[in-house]
This record gives sequence, structure tokens and C-alpha cells, in this order.
Amino acid sequence: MALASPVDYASIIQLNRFGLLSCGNRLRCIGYEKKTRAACQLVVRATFVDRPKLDFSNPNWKKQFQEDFDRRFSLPHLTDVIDVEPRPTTFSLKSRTPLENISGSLEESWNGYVNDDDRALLKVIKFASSTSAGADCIDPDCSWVEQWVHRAGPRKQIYFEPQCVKAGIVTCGGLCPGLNDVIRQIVLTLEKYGVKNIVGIQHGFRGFFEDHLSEVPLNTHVVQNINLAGGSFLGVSRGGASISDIVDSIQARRLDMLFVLGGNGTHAGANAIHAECRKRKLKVSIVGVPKTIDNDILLMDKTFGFDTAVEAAQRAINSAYIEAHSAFHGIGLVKLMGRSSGFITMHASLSSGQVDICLIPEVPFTLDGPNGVLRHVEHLIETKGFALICIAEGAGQEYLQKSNATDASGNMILSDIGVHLQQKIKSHFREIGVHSDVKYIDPTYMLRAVRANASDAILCTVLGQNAVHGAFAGFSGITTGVCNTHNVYLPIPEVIKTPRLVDPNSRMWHRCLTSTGQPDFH
Ligand SMILES: Nc1ncnc2c1ncn2[C@@H]1O[C@H](COP(=O)(O)OP(=O)(O)O)[C@@H](O)[C@H]1O
Ligand SMILES: O=P(O)(O)OC[C@H]1O[C@](O)(COP(=O)(O)O)[C@@H](O)[C@@H]1O
Ligand SMILES: [Mg+2]
Repeated sequence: MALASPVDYASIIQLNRFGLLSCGNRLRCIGYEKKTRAACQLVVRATFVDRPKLDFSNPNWKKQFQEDFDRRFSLPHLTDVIDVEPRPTTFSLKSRTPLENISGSLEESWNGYVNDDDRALLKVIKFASSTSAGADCIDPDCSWVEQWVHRAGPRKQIYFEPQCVKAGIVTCGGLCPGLNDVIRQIVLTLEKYGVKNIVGIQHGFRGFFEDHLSEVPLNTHVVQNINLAGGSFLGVSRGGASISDIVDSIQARRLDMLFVLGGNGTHAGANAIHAECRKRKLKVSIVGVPKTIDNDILLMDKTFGFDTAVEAAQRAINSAYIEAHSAFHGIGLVKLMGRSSGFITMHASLSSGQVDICLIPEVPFTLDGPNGVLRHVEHLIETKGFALICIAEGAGQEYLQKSNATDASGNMILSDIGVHLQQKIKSHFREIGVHSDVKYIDPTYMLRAVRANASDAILCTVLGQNAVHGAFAGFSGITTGVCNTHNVYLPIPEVIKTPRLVDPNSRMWHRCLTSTGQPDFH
């Protein structure tokens, strides 16, 4: 891809993390493996196609950057395309029971509302140099540029009459601990505004057009205990998204709000639904709630379910450790989820403290040779008598036969790196004539079928409530998340430009390496 002059340093710094080579004025993604290359190409597209080129010799470049940033992060609103008047909110924690009072006047004295002009800072570190660990700079001097995003929460003015609202909730993609907590909070909060008509759409986007999947009426009574179990009360599914059929169905069902719980695929779908509703000038708010145990959504501190998954992984890692430690020349191997991002594997390894080798998709490694993983396992057996390895499902795919098969949503079906590595270790030790006892654990679905832990349950509560506040505030095509501990609304396209990846130059990855003591495997 040709790079317009002047160079966009922010992009180059970001792209270099993918192993990108800049030659002349052309950029080529030359990640060690195809997945990294694909992610890099997405970043190239997102940065060079969507962003203006900045001339850093122009004293106005910061202003230009911020104007562009404000444009990209402004929240789409129903009033952008249709005439709709705001009305005073019915949400007030000052209202007294009984519930009939909720349509009464606002308690002016309550300072619980978020002002539309409230903002939170997206970036909070001032890097002195682009060589600082994890540096995320815009210009070569790493200048400080404020990047403000919209604060989430209840507004004084709302754009729907709660008594007339029909709200829908849908959960898509794979399971994730906390889905039921979010569904429950959305229902409770909608009722707090005075909404009476709330329905669940069964089994993801399929529920919109498969006739046998009927709407599930939801209310406080129905959802009261659903957070006590894992899974999704409404069911999930992959695939089956025809945007125009979904919007036809939204119209036929007379939905005014749709809460879409899912990962990057689901959010792409939610944004397309929002765009189609806009095109048809429908007064429908589409609000996403990011769900992925992989933690691969951009800009957010973390997504719900991630903490729980990391915690659930501890049982597997600990068992592998006990097995490896107890066996003669024991080698414990654990494979954890993470299609393109190694967050679960990195955090689970850090949390355990027992892992000797942590392998993630973002950091290429060699298996054979003097600097390879196998030689290091040999060294661990020689020196401490056992070894513990934790690997992400998306890691080392270049060593495996590719099928090019995809799941119903179009996600690449990965080959099993855990099984491959297990076989490689066994044959390596056979070849060098040293005894080894490999114990392989694949806890994949045990990580995500559990109920949310305490910290995820709180996160789900916050996100579910803010999703409802966002819809009542008239926003659509947005999602909600936590940035630097603050709760914000973000336009969907900004969080799904690429999957969020572990930055090999981040302090967290460095901490992981410090903890495992592993060398560079190339
Ligand atoms: N680019 C896209 N545009 C529209 N819908 C999509 C897109 N990608 C995925 N979807 C739909 O979103 C749903 C969930 O996607 P999937 O990738 O399985 O899970 P996740 O949302 O967790 O990433 C599926 O129904 C899928 O068809
Ligand atoms: O077997 P399934 O249901 O397709 O799920 C496996 C996938 O689930 C994930 O953990 C999360 O994926 P989603 O965010 O798309 O739900 C991936 O890393 C993994 O490949
Ligand atoms: Mg996904």
C-alpha cells in the first residue's frame, strides 16, 4: 500500500508491532505468520484509509488530529436522521416506591445524571519517547495529545416514552461468563425507566428469522435468578446474519431498542443493523455490549467474562503443574482459548506463577533448533526436572496443516496446536533418548461455561445499566465499555477495526516473560 506523505508515525509505530517492514514509501505486512499478517493488513486499512495524513511540521497538526478524533468518536444519535424531541427522563433514584410515581417530576436536586458534554480520557500516559515500553505515540516526538471520549450513564433528557417502548435483547457468538448478568441488568434498568414490553430474541441473530424461535417475554421476575448460572438464558449461535432480514424483523416486531451482546463479529452485525435502520429512518436504538472471553475488543480495559475465564484456567494450569511436578521428567501442557489474541494465556500464566513457557499468537516462536521451544523444554527437564507450558489456541498455526474451513460466522477453524505440540515434545524426547512424561490438558469449554465471578458480575452490572442509559439517551450504533477505569460510550466501528492483540512491547508481556523466565524462541 502506498503511503501518502507525510508519514503517519502513529500507524508506523503500531504496524511495527506486527513485524511490518517499511520499504521506501511502501508498506508491507510481513508478520511471521499469516494471522499476524492479516491483522496487520486490517490495521493498514483502518489507519491509512480512515485517517487523515498529518503534517507534523504544520503547527496546527494537533488541532487537525483532535478534530478528526472528535469526528470519529462522536456518537451517532437518532436525531441525526429523524426529528425526535427529547423529554425529561423517568430514571431517578430519588423516586419513591410505589412504582406508579416514576412518571412524576424529576428530583432536580439529584446530581446523578451524566452531562452530554462529560468526557473521559482515552489515553492517560504521557510517553517521553516512542521507545518507552508500550509507547503509543502519534508523532515522532510523542507529543501529548488529549483524546476525549464520551462518558456513559443516565442523561436528564431521554428520547423515548418508556411506557410505549418495546425493547429486545439478543446474545450472539460463543458463550461467555456473565451473559445472564448483563441480560438481567438490562431488564431491571429498563423497568426502572418504566418499560413494560421487553423480549429476548433466541439463539442470536437466528432468532430474528427462524420461525420456531419465538420471542421470550422478559421481566424482573423471569430474570431474577438467571445470573446464578452460566451460559445464556436466551441461547447463542454463530452465523445466520442477513442484515436486511433482521431489520425487516425488527420493524415487524416493532422494536424500539435492541441490545446486542456479542464480540467483534456481533458488533459488526449490530453496526450494520444500525446503518440499515438509519437508512430506513427508523426510530430504533441499537446498542452493543462487548462480550468476549478473549478480551479482543479495542480500547477497553477488559471485557466481561475475561477475568472469570482466567480464573477458571487456574484449575487446569494447577492440575498440569501437579502432574508435571509429580511425574518423572513431567511436562504439563495446557491449551487455552484465544483465536487471535493471547490475553487469556498471558494473564492465566501470570496469575499461576508456575508457567515456564507462555506461547501466544502475537509472538512468533520456533519449535526446533538451538533457540526453539523444544530445546528450552529439554533445558528445563535437565535443570529442574519438570516443565509447564501454556499455549493459546491461535498460537503457532503456521506449524499446522490449514484446512481453510470456517465456522458459520466466517471465523477460521483452527487446527489443534495443543495436540501438535504434545506430539512434537514426545518425539523430540524420544529422538534425544531422554525419558519424558507429557500430560496435555485442554479445558477449552470449561473456561466459558461457568458463571461470572464477583468482579465480572460487577462489570456486567455496569455495562448492562449503561447500555440502557445509552439507548434512552437516543444513541444508536454505539457500545459501552471501561476505558482507564471510566465508563464510556464508543461508536462501534472504532472498537472493531482490528481484533485487540497483546502488544509484545507492553509492560504486561514483559512481566509475563519475567515471570516465566523464558528466552526468545527465535
Ligand atoms: N462482518 C459481519 N457483519 C455482519 N454480521 C456479522 C459479521 N461477522 C459476524 N457476524 C454475525 O455476528 C454473529 C456472531 O459472530 P461471531 O464471530 O460468531 O461471534 P462474536 O460476536 O463473538 O465475534 C453471527 O451471527 C455472525 O453471522
Ligand atoms: O467452539 P466455538 O463455539 O466456535 O468457540 C471457540 C471460540 O471461542 C472464543 O474463545 C471466543 O470467540 P467469540 O468471541 O467469537 O465468541 C475463540 O477464541 C474460540 O476460537
Ligand atoms: Mg469474534
